[in-house]
Amino acid sequence: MNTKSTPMGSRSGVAQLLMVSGTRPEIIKLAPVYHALRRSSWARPIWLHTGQHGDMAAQMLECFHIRPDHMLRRVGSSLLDFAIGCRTQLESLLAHTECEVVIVQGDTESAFQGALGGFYHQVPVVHVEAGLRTYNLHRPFPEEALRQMIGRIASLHLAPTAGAARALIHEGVAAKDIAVTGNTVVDAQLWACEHHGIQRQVQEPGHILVTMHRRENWGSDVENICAAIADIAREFPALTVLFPVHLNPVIKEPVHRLLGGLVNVRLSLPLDYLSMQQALADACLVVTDSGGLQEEAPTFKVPLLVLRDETERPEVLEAGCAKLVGADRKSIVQCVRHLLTDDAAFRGMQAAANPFGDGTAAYRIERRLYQMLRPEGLPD
Ligand SMILES: CC(=O)N[C@@H]1[C@@H](OP(=O)(O)OP(=O)(O)OC[C@H]2O[C@@H](n3ccc(=O)[nH]c3=O)[C@H](O)[C@@H]2O)O[C@H](CO)[C@@H](O)[C@@H]1O
Repeated sequence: MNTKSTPMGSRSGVAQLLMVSGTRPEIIKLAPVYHALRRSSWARPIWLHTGQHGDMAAQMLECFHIRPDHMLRRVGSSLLDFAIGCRTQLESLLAHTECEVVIVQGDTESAFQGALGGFYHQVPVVHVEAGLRTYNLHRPFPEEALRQMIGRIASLHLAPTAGAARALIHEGVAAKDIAVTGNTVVDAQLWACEHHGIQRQVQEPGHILVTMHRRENWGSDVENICAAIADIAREFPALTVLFPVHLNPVIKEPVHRLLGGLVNVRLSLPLDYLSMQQALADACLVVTDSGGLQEEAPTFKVPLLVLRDETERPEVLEAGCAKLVGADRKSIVQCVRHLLTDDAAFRGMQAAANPFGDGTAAYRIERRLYQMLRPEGLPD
């Protein structure tokens, strides 16, 4: 236990919780937890942004009304330089910051560095979205390894689904250190729907929404996927393909080269969060390698084709609202054609309910943290 942060006598007062974010999805998924903690009387969340993502992160912080207490400076452009710079800056910050836990989310380098920092300072690590697994260390790379390593050093594992909790139990994590909370991504969506009026605004059929950024698809797979999207755009000229393109040049260059000239393909910059939710609500189909979009599409009952060979989110497959199509040009085209021309198949893939949560995950997390940090309750 961190003695500088938890002096005897202060444990019944307001708890300081350090929340570490670095990328777009981490901000989206931690924002509901941050606000739930801020609303509580017992906790003070301290938000630290590692700088892993720049502009895309700034957009999300603004959207969710988060002003970071600490902003680290991103060093270098490689993951290695970033990791070293992040760890070094975290080290001095943790030496001077009082906190009772370090909260990290998911499977990014930022989450791993935050967890390591907490671990070395003997501050308990809380892992949000714990227990997602493919058990293939190379897919997704490096995220599968990062989340498994975070899982080894975390003290509290907040699993989004019962399946994720089972994976943790199977790995030897004690049941008392796991809570099934649902995924906070659904909380964020419901907030967007309620406070920003996100709902379907177009008549049938809507556009095909495409995103792609995962490292496993870099190289020839990106080219194959683009070729498939081009085939689909030519075969269905009345349909629009909306493709917000990731800023990484490894993606941006081939996407613009292979799809830039097609009239019914709209290539855009990454969308801000609310525009992305609107784009999801208005879609007829989502084709993506994103983890977050697999969790979000079912909220709007939009069928999903996953550009991966495996998913750490088997719940979308079990619920019948997604299919794995990998990066093979032919099978992507065949699957899209099937869904666009067979009404029964399309309707069969519209989710009955989102298998990842009901919008109460952040509340459950706040309650579980209270139980962990203030087991005797607060003084009257
Ligand atoms: C291996 C893996 O699956 N890892 C995941 C990974 O993230 P990801 O694959 O989900 O990453 P992205 O696709 O970048 O983000 C998605 C979010 O961004 C929104 N979005 C997207 C495009 C855009 O133009 N505008 C937007 O607003 C979108 O609606 C959604 O909410 O890291 C997370 C953090 O640790 C993990 O939780 C998660 O397991």
